[in-house]
Amino acid sequence: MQITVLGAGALGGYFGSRWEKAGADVTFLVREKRAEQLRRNGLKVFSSKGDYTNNKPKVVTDTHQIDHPELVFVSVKGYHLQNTIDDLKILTEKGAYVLPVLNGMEHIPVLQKELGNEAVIPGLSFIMATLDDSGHVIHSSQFHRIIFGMLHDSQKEICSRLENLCGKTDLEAVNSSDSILHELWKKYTFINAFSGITTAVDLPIGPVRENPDTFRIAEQILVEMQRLAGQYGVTVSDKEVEEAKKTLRNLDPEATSSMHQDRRKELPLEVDHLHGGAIRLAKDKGIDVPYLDAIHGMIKPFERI
Ligand SMILES: NC(=O)C1=CN([C@@H]2O[C@H](COP(=O)(O)OP(=O)(O)OC[C@H]3O[C@@H](n4cnc5c(N)ncnc54)[C@H](OP(=O)(O)O)[C@@H]3O)[C@@H](O)[C@H]2O)C=CC1
Ligand SMILES: CC(C)(CO)C(=O)C(=O)O
Repeated sequence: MQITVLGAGALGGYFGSRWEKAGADVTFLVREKRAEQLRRNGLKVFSSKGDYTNNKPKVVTDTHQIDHPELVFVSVKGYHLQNTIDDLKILTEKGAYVLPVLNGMEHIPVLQKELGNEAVIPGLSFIMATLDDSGHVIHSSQFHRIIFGMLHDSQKEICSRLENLCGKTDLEAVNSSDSILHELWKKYTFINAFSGITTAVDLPIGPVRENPDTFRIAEQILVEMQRLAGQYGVTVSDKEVEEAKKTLRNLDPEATSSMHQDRRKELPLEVDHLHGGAIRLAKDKGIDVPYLDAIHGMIKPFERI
């Protein structure tokens, strides 16, 4: 399968490498600085699931150099999405499907409007990964799960080919054709609580849950997000909210969100894309989300966009 990875950061580098190792033809579509780094250092993955090195990853900076794209894996941050639209238009005109794995929800309708509904296959991932100073991927979680699912019949074939490709890796991959919107909302619910609280207090999850008054804020965000999903026709059940709480309670005490890791590194944050997006969606439905409002206000100064 010809896969273009747009956004060779933590997720793009990780999943792109796994698919490449399994035999896919993977091209990293990157900007100049990252291209130089990848040409100089190659791309390595350090992971408890197995290290991987490609000394000469296939790197391009010009979309026109990509001839037969079948699938574009979009793994940029929310604040960079708009800059990718022109490239994505060129690639979809050449026949590619687009699989975004950004956290959040707002990018899905944006991509559907720009590229057409049939081009966009929603996806998400559960993994903890980051880039080191040399641009190599550090995978720090025991999980590396990717979920995707078709919204149109025409996407069925590419989704099952991707499922087969993932089957040749040890990724945990779910082709969730009948419930992908539910999966997206469930993750959005979890991430707004987890990234919100860890980023706001600048602490990993351990000290957050040692303080019930602090942990309660995360719990309340879960409930607000559950209500919001309901307004958009997706049921995140009470049991699923309890499972999200349980996950927060069971994570390694040092575990933290990618947003909090970015705050620690003084990198830009997806505050507007994640929490800001949920607040806009709530406003459109006329519902109050006071805990989201408060956490959004607290993390906004660290956004740096
Ligand atoms: N990291 C994690 O553990 C997880 C992240 N996520 C989500 O996945 C998404 C991606 O996160 P992550 O992989 O951490 O992000 P990273 O910041 O590590 O990677 C994003 C990459 O996108 C590149 N990029 C931005 N704009 C363009 C462009 N126009 N053309 C080509 N490349 C571009 C950046 O390159 P450049 O160097 O040029 O800026 C950067 O390398 C986010 O929405 C995040 O919330 C979800 C689950 C876990
Ligand atoms: C919660 C987690 C680590 C799961 O993948 C995540 O998506 C993030 O921190 O951005």
